[in-house]
Amino acid sequence: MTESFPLAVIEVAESTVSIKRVQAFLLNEEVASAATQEGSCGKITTTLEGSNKPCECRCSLNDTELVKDPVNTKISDKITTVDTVDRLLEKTGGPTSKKSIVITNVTAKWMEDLPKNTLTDVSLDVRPGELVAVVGPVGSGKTSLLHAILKELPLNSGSISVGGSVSYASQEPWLFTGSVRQNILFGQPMDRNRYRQVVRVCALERDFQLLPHGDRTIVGERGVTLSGGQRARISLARAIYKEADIYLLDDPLSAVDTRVGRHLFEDCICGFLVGKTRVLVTHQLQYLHTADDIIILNNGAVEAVGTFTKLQNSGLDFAKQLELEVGETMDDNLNRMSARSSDDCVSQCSANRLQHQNSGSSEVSSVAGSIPEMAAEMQARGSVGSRVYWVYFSAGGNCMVILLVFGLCVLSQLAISGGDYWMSYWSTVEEHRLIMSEANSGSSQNVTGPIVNDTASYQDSNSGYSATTDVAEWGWLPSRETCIYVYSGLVASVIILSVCSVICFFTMCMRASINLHNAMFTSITRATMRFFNSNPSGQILNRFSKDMGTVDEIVPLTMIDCIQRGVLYSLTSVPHCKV
Ligand SMILES: Nc1ncnc2c1ncn2[C@@H]1O[C@H](COP(=O)(O)OP(=O)(O)OP(=O)(O)O)[C@@H](O)[C@H]1O
Repeated sequence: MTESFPLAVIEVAESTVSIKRVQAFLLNEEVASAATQEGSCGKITTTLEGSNKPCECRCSLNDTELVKDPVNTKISDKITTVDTVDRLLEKTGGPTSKKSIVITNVTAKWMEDLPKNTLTDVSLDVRPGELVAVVGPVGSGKTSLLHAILKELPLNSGSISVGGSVSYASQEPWLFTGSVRQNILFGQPMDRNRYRQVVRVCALERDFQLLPHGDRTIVGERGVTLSGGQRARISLARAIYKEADIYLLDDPLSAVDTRVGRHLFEDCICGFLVGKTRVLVTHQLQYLHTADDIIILNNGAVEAVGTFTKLQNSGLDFAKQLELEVGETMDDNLNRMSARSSDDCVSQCSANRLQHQNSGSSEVSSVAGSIPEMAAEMQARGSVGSRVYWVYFSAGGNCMVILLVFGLCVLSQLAISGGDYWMSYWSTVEEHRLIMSEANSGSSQNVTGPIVNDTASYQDSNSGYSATTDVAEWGWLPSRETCIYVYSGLVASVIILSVCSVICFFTMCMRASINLHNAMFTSITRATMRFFNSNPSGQILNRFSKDMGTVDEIVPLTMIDCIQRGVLYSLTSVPHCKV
């Protein structure tokens, strides 16, 4: 009870906290659900890139009713402002299945308390197989529009229906720790033919030759070992490797130079993905003339929709803005190209260096010996070395402190064992005292006879208990008061020594934990970037959370238990040794 009850209280408290956390997590707002609808719309499913799990996407009946004549009218046939509901109504007719994406009067913002909407009354439709370019100034809501299509951005009003599975390449390339190949496949089965095509259209062949282990090269956490352009192209390759009906590409051309950008646009977006619905957010306005439709966003609203020629000929201000932006983008590209070329040069130099060290690697590394492995977390097994103990205790204090703490621990255990020993001695003394007093008086019927050969015998007729005592040996017995005083003294010393030893011991352990943590933290803050490149942050966090938790909580308790039991067993084994 005394041992388990406090533990039970701790467990209950911790469980309550955990349950509350899980409850808070489960009560979080759900991502707006889309659905699967069968029927005239066909099967409508949205699948995010990299996820085999379809998230549901429902095309509302209203949307279906809105679209009445999908075949004869194209968005590009006229420049449209934001009254797209009317436009949709004008053009309506066909089933939603004819449209890949239908956005109707969408107003949305990232946070409820924001004064301005991120998207305001946006209405669009994208037909299957179209290449739609989304352009606009920085912060105009292009990425947010894609997030709204992905159901990541909650809608305040309006609806979005998506006809088909979706693959998404984000603006910020995202890579996980693993090989380049794993990053591209992202858990999907290897289709060598498709994989080769993807590698080619994403201009990764040359990179695979430069990388030390080709596509088996470990990219490090978030792709730290790769250049920005390589990260962007691998991210794009992952998005297009996935078979999908709709590809949402968020500015994939911005991180590459003009030559590679043109290759990606022509071979990948217009070549490999031809026939698929593509929504391309871009600042590279030189490619706009190829797009079937251009959507100009400004301040979260659709400013114009149309083909490049229509927009240019419209005579509206935005067309001038478009021309201006094209000019600016060209200049930007030139600047970026020079920056990129130095970046790629650095990356190429380091790759070349690595290649020299690992000559023989190829595009698709098939040589088993050259396949790199992810550095696994190391864990020592077997007995703990004396150096570990020394490092731990020396982190808690100097030799004097350690000796003092251990001395107090031993003394407190000695006092505990002494109390037990004295109690047993005292009960024996009381027994002999009884026999002696009865034998000396000779009045008791329990005394079997007089003292013979210095031996007094005693037998209780009721219980059958019998005992003899050596009068010579037990001639002197400590008085009862003495026994009480000695026992009280031992109990007091047990209390004082136990409290002191526990306080000193846990203070020492706490100082050891703090000093070890600080030493680790100092080392981390002074580590080179190479350390962070080769050690995933998860592993580093593990050292600070789980391992430090063990040092804080489990090591001191286990150690004090070990010391107390060790001293106890040593003391109990001493009499046996003497025998
Ligand atoms: N995840 C988010 N959470 C909160 N606000 C966001 C989030 N993403 C974007 N925003 C806000 O939404 C607005 C539109 O941003 P968005 O990224 O959509 O613009 P953009 O047109 O894609 O810009 P860029 O051309 O720089 O990529 C910005 O004011 C931005 O601060």
